Amino acid sequence: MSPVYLGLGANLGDPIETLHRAVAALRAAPGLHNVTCSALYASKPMGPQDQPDYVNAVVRGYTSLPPEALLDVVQQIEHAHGRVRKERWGARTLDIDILLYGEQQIATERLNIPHVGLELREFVLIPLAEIAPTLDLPSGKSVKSLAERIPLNGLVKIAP
Ligand SMILES: CC1(C)Nc2nc(N)[nH]c(=O)c2N=C1O
Repeated sequence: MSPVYLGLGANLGDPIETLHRAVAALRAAPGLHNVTCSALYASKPMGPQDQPDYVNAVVRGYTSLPPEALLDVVQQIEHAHGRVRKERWGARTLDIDILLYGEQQIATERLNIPHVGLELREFVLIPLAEIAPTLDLPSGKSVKSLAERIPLNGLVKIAP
């Protein structure tokens, strides 16, 4: 079983309810075990500012699914929550990104793991450090040190 970390984000509809339902769906997903979720965080949009603030969280699970099969599970959950990706960096009902898959470094048509934005996004690093404070990234950097240095940009914890 590999530990996998997923980044959840939503800023349309009822983002808090959406994230709760997405975590419940991940917990029920075949092939994903011992799912743990960070607190929920409110964050300012990265990218175009003419969109609502986001609600973000990070989930850890354990899986024997190959990365592409895990992606299929994640994309099914996104679509079940009306995942409509209009413009590239626009508002969305639900985004689930695979941030980490064990120590693996994967670059295919469908998958880039570790997620490219991982080390630059407070709305990923802070919830990730909350649930995995001793984790080192495949790059060798420690999540804790990255989280201590990243500007918070107004990020606030909104729910345990
Ligand atoms: C549009 C872009 C880059 N901005 C975001 N900004 C925030 N704060 N949270 C996100 O989850 C998020 N997701 C995105 O995809």
